[in-house]
Amino acid sequence: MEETKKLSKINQLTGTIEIPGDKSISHRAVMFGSIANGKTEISNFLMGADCLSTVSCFKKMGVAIDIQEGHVTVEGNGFDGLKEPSDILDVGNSGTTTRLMVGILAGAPFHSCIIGDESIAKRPMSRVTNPLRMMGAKIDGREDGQYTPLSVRGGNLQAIHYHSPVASAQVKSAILLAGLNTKNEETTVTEPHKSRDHTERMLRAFGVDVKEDENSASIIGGQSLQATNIFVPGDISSAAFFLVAGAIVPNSEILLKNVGINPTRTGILDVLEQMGASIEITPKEGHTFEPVADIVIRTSSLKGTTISGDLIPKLIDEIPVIALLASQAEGDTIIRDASELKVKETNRIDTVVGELKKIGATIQATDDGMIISGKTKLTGNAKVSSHGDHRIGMMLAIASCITEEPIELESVDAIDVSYPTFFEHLDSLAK
Ligand SMILES: O=C(O)C1=C[C@@H](OP(=O)(O)O)[C@@H](O)[C@H](O)C1
Ligand SMILES: C=C(OP(=O)(O)O)C(=O)O
Repeated sequence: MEETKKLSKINQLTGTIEIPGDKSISHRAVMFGSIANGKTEISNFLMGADCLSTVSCFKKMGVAIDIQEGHVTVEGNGFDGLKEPSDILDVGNSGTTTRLMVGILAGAPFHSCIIGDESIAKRPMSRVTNPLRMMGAKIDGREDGQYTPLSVRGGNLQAIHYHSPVASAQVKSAILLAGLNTKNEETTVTEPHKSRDHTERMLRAFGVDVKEDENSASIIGGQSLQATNIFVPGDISSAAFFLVAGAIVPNSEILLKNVGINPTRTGILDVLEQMGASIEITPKEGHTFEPVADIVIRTSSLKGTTISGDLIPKLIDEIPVIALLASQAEGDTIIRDASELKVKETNRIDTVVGELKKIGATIQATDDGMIISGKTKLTGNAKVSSHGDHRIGMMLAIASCITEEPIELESVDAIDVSYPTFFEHLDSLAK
């Protein structure tokens, strides 16, 4: 059922929240645990709908996966332990599940069929199906494999040296995972800008040798994964909503605990600093392959900035909430080189601009981004919608904290995709 929620201004946000587990890392922990030998224990797993889709797909391939509120046990039997699914693999709303799983299935000697929701059906899959076909996988799908439903018959693969036209960790990961199923050959992926490197880091934790250069990553085929225990740090993409809330709601101070600060993900912190936000980052010891910090954010006076180039992949999912932040900064904020936004859960250039305009922001779409002029009083008194996109839903919920009049947010349930406890956390901070 699509829910609507009425949301009103909040005078102050104070307190501490523990940010739920990282979505990218949670997906990978289940997938890699499923193709490893032995028992992988995952703690602080994100119980969001997207990660649960990954769990359900791998269960359909015969992997024993047990979930107890945030603690997941995966009993892997190696790559060869995966079984031909007798049912369709339903990825729900999750692009990460679709693309990484196709990379794994490309090397699996059986047939499988992948479907997802209406949004997944619009997202480009040729960015992974093309290179995987070049490696020898038999993949078909709607419009010649451009879109779901996809059908995959995996098998013997050959290595490639692939120059990806887009900076995408999903593309890079799919090819590296397929590369594991070549015979002692080296597969390399090079991208125009470095994308998040969770796959490279986690494969190493599973005992695989992965080489990383500035904008490329390589793997030698034939290596197997050995089970390990994974602690999933808090998701900086989820933290971003409260970082922005703390900066724009008056008299606020929020402590965000255990946030992952992998340098390929920290663009939001760079932007907050560039804009003059009052932020303190305290790195924590004792975390293995993904760095973690506690972060304090306070109400800030902000100035506009320019966001482009290498910075874009480091904050791609945070752009909706950065647009809101920019509406509360003096001057113009220009976001460029971000046309990838058009192929996310929604066209996020259109949905961000359309919804923020409804509540009084001065914002205009460009071909590859947007321009926001501030500082603007947000009016509210409008019906807005997530359009089924979790990040748009949370951005609008944070906007409602500072609108003069209440707003009605439609399709609020989309938020469960990545942050099921979002409103609990917001309520706990509201004074
Ligand atoms: O690899 C991942 O876990 C992700 C990579 C990014 O997508 P692209 O690879 O399409 O840039 C990001 O937007 C998505 O939320 C998660
Ligand atoms: C784009 C996103 O995820 P995915 O590609 O996995 O659907 C996101 O979480 O913002």
